[in-house]
Amino acid sequence: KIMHPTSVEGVDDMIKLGDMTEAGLLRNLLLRHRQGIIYSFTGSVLVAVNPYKDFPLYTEEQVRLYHKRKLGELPPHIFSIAEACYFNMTRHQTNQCCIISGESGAGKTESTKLILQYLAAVRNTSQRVHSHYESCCCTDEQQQLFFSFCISAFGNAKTIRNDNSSRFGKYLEIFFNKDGVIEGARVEQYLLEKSLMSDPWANCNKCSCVI
Ligand SMILES: Nc1ncnc2c1ncn2[C@@H]1O[C@H](COP(=O)(O)OP(=O)(O)OP(=O)(O)O)[C@@H](O)[C@H]1O
Repeated sequence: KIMHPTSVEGVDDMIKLGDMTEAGLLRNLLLRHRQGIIYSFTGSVLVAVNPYKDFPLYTEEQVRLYHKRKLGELPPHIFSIAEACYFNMTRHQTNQCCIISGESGAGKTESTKLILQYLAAVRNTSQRVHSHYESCCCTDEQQQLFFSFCISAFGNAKTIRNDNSSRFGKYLEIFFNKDGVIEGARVEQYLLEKSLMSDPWANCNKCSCVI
């Protein structure tokens, strides 16, 4: 069968693929990954391929670029998802939910941090966190980073698949004030299952003990 032209060149939104099969989707992701493009859309769903190396994709300039731009207006990016959530929340004054899923090592924790980075940076980053944090001199972004470190320190461990693997799922709530500035956060753990703790992938590298 002759390959559909969209599968030869690759598309940024996989809804446009003429060959909408698993092989077609994987080929598209592979083509883009080879070009150093790690993000693709499937409609309003963002597919991220872990590059396992740093790309200069998450600068302040990128934050400014994606701010106030509709989903699909610019190339696929984790910031476009964060912007869509932020825009819908401020515009409609309703809670937004973002689900990040994937196998161990896929990049869920990193993606969560990038969304938090965007949400903190999209407002004036030099703005100090107010109310009960008034005595703190950290910016939203610094507090968010510190928060990520604390969570990792308690809930992560090295596994064969991922040096910094989360040992439980997290339901993270970010609270904003009426001006769209982050006021606080709450994290709830879930999926603290036996299967996660006794997963053979979770055996430590040096001996066979279960982490
Ligand atoms: N966007 C990215 N750019 C560069 N490297 C990345 C990116 N996303 C993930 N990585 C790399 O992949 C590693 C694993 O990612 P991460 O810890 O986010 O996976 P995870 O899906 O949360 O895994 P687990 O389910 O085991 O906790 C990171 O430590 C980082 O080195």
